[in-house]
Amino acid sequence: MLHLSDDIHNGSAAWQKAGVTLPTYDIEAMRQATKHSPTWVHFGAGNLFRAVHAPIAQNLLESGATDRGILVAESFDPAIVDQAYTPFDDRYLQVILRADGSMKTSLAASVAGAYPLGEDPKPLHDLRLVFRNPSLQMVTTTITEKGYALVDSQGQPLPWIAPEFEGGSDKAKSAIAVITALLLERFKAGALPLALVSTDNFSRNGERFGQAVRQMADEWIGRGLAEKGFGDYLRDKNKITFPLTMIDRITPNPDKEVGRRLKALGIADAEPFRTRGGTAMAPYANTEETWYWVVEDDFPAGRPPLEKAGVYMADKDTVNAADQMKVTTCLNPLHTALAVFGMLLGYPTMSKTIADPDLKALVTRLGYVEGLPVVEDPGIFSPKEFLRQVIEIRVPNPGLPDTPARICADTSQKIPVRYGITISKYIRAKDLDTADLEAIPLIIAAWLRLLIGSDGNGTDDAGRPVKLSPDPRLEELQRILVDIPLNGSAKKETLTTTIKSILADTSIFGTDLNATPLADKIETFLTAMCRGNGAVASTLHKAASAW
Ligand SMILES: NC(=O)c1ccc[n+]([C@@H]2O[C@H](COP(=O)([O-])OP(=O)(O)OC[C@H]3O[C@@H](n4cnc5c(N)ncnc54)[C@H](O)[C@@H]3O)[C@@H](O)[C@H]2O)c1
Ligand SMILES: O=P(O)(O)OC[C@@H](O)[C@@H](O)[C@H](O)[C@H](O)CO
Repeated sequence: MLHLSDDIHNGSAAWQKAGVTLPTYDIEAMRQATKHSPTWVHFGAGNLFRAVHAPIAQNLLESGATDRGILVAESFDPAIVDQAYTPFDDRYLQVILRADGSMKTSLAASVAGAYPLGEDPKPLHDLRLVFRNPSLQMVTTTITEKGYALVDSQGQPLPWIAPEFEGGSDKAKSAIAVITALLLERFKAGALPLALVSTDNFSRNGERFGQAVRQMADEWIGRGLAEKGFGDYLRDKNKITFPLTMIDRITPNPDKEVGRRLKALGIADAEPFRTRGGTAMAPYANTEETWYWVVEDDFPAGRPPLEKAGVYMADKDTVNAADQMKVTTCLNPLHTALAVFGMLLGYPTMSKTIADPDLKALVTRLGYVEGLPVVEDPGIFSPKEFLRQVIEIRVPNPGLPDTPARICADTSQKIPVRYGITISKYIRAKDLDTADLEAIPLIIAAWLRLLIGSDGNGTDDAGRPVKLSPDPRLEELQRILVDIPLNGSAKKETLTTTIKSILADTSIFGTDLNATPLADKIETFLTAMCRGNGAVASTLHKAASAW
């Protein structure tokens, strides 16, 4: 059986027989060069990093455009490194799943070192030295939307952030605090330049990343735990930048069936698992063929030649338009709509959700009718064609084992971006009427309907408990919704009072929906969806038939 830590330079025949493309660059030389003069550090060692960032570095190494790999750090779940990197010599298999059911598999070795930032202080110590090195050019992140939050909706520090505000860099544990502590190290090493590049899924991600880092630093400066010059350094655009980005590649959690197919090819390292910290990992990462990464070209310390690997380097406005197109109208809102209904209607995969004609009609309306009018054309690709590919090719890909449950994680955090921005654009636009929105209120009603239940279980359309994906607002929302009856006895007037506080929550919707025509529509749809088993499907069908 083949192992990822095999000597692949001298034993390639068996790998080739298994259909796995191997790196041809000298892995040891790459590691030495990266150790001596690192250019790229990534935070968040999860699956998207393995689907996009590490393959880009591998591509640049293969073409000779660089001789350096990536150093990857993990602060939230250091067990990812212990369980999914170290045992496999930091290598993994990148598996592209095509619609015809075939797989394209390559062994990726572009990770030059992995840093689990947990109890053991050594990895952080080593990373400090990396940040003191003038060669470092950029830090990328995939730490989820939640990873950037420092305060709650009242402006109070989150419980795990408060000790970091109080204690300064010595107490840094969260990704933002660790990155700020490492920037402090870089400041002390001569105020060296660096680009910090968020590649998480939300609009103006770089701006939010910058705000979070500066807020952390200001807390330290205010308490005398860092000098004032550090704050100036973080605000000096010749030194530190936070470019905007759009990143796109549908990357499901590692799938068991993919592991089984790899094993059948003779590959021993092919078992998916949950890490001790709960992340779904495997010695492989499965993803789709299509990918986009659009990056604002603002790198004060220089950068790897990313464009040579297919990355779009662009100005701020272009990136912002591309990102708004993807995350607020043409992909992620469709994903959430299908995933929420998928949970309610019992569809096991995303490709099965969009095979339902009513759900396809829902996302067609959501994308073309409600989304496209507020989209600004980024110029580098057509929003209409992007949308067509999402609806006709990418989500329906039967080879891609993506699940509604993955996409439903943290829905409360995603709604402001996925629907809130479109709602606010309708409210502001003179030539658009919020009252014309139909798909968005239907989806919000479906989300509330799904949450009715208790203890982390919602209720599906057959009246069965369904395990809900993790969400920081889940407990609080379920407490409000728990008494809504699902047997048809719910009265719209009572329900209106029950959900008023949720619809008023601007941290979820970006707007007080009670002040818009959407509240009445959400209440009407939700009342209809509570009329017994099958009421979700019939409400959806009735709406879809009218479009
Ligand atoms: N998977 C995709 O299809 C996809 C595509 C585009 C963008 N993204 C973005 O990438 C992010 C990660 O996706 P993934 O597929 O790697 O997920 P994953 O579950 O494989 O990994 C999640 C990563 O985020 C880290 N993380 C989770 N919560 C955190 C927190 N509170 N603070 C700091 N780090 C935290 C984890 O430790 C892990 O490194 C998504 O949230 C999204 O913003 C994902
Ligand atoms: O990654 P999240 O949790 O922000 O969102 C779930 C999916 O919608 C998302 O991962 C998409 O697959 C991705 O945005 C496609 O590029």
